[in-house]
Amino acid sequence: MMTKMIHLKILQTPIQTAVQLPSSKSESNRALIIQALAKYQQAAANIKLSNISEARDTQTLQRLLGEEGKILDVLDAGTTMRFLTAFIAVTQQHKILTGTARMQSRPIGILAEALKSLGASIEFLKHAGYPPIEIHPKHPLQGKAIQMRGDISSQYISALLMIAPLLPEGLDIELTGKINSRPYIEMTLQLMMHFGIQSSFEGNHIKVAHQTYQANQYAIESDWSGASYWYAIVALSENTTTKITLKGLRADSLQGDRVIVELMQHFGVKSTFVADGVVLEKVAIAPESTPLELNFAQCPDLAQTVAVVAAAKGMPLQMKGLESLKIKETDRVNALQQELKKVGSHLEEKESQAEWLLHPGAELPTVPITIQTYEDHRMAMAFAPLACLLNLNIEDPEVVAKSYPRFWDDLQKAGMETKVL
Ligand SMILES: O=C(O)C1=C[C@@H](OP(=O)(O)O)[C@@H](O)[C@H](O)C1
Ligand SMILES: C=C(OP(=O)(O)O)C(=O)O
Repeated sequence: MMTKMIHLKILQTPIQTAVQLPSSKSESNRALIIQALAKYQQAAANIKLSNISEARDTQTLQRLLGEEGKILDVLDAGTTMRFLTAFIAVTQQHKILTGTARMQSRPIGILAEALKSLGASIEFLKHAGYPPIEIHPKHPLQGKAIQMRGDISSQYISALLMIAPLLPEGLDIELTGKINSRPYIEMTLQLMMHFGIQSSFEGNHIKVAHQTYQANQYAIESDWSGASYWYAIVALSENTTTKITLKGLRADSLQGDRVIVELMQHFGVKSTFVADGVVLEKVAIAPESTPLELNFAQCPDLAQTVAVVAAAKGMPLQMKGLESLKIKETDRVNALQQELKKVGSHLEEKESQAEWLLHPGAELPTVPITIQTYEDHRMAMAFAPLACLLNLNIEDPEVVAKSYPRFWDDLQKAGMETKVL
């Protein structure tokens, strides 16, 4: 049964705790696909992975990679849907890929068309360009050069890159338009390199020749996107002796969301890397003389965290690069607009639809507020740190399972009361 609501209240200040973060679902899902592709190329290929994420998106992918039935239900997992589509096409299986109602309105046409241009047979079962899709094993994939938009979702590009070494002539992708979420493409290429695959990414061209994945081991790093909520707690805590150690994070991370280190300096969070992670401390900051300008095109999953922190600290923000938020677990721009109103802030979309201005309210509400989460884990986790300043309820708290199932337990261990209502 779904829990309807959780009440959050800080019990203990200053917060001084160490958190074992979940491991990255982005790294895990790439590593699992690469492991399965390596096995397909040579049955004896031995890729050893450790610290695979407990995120539902990763658990779902792991389960579906071993699924013998024809219907693969990815639930609400974007990477799982996109990576499996390319995997099923290249390994010549006959499968139907489907997902939640929201997944059925998240576009996949660009990836499907690219795969079709390589010879795949993919049918849209309900609406053109959207899941559910049926993949038929008609011909082995062929072909070499494709063009693809780089500004809708990098997941299409990562999906194709991982199967590229299996194509008889490899793959040249020319990305058109802006390249968003580029660090995720780089993460894909770096992980492929870890398993022996050479590639080049120059300008808007990515080239991968026909090659064979090589055996190696890989320990998945902790999740930097999940780390962002702890940064927000430090930013919003009123006590300067707040100190949180986040375990399992590396300074030389493959994850682009490590930029939270720099972003949160604006909000008074100092990061110090130690042997097994990073220590966050609260520091005094001088007020900004002009509104901060931040672009989230390369780190879209951090936008909600930062918007909530800026709203709560009364810091106006000029936000760019939010376009892709509209096609994620929910329309995150709309969800933010609705929920930020409850703390007196207004998120204004400029007419260009390419810039958003966050106007914080004069003061935070003194009455309890209840945040809706729109079936989006990041809505729940981005608003939770407000409990440092407000009397707060979060609806449908189970949403966090998508990427960070132990989020509420970790908050409780850190000294936050988490009462299920
Ligand atoms: O490749 C990945 O692991 C991801 C890429 C990003 O999506 P887009 O490329 O669609 O922005 C990000 O938002 C998502 O959470 C994970
Ligand atoms: C957008 C996300 O995931 P996905 O696109 O893989 O569903 C996310 O985790 O914020």
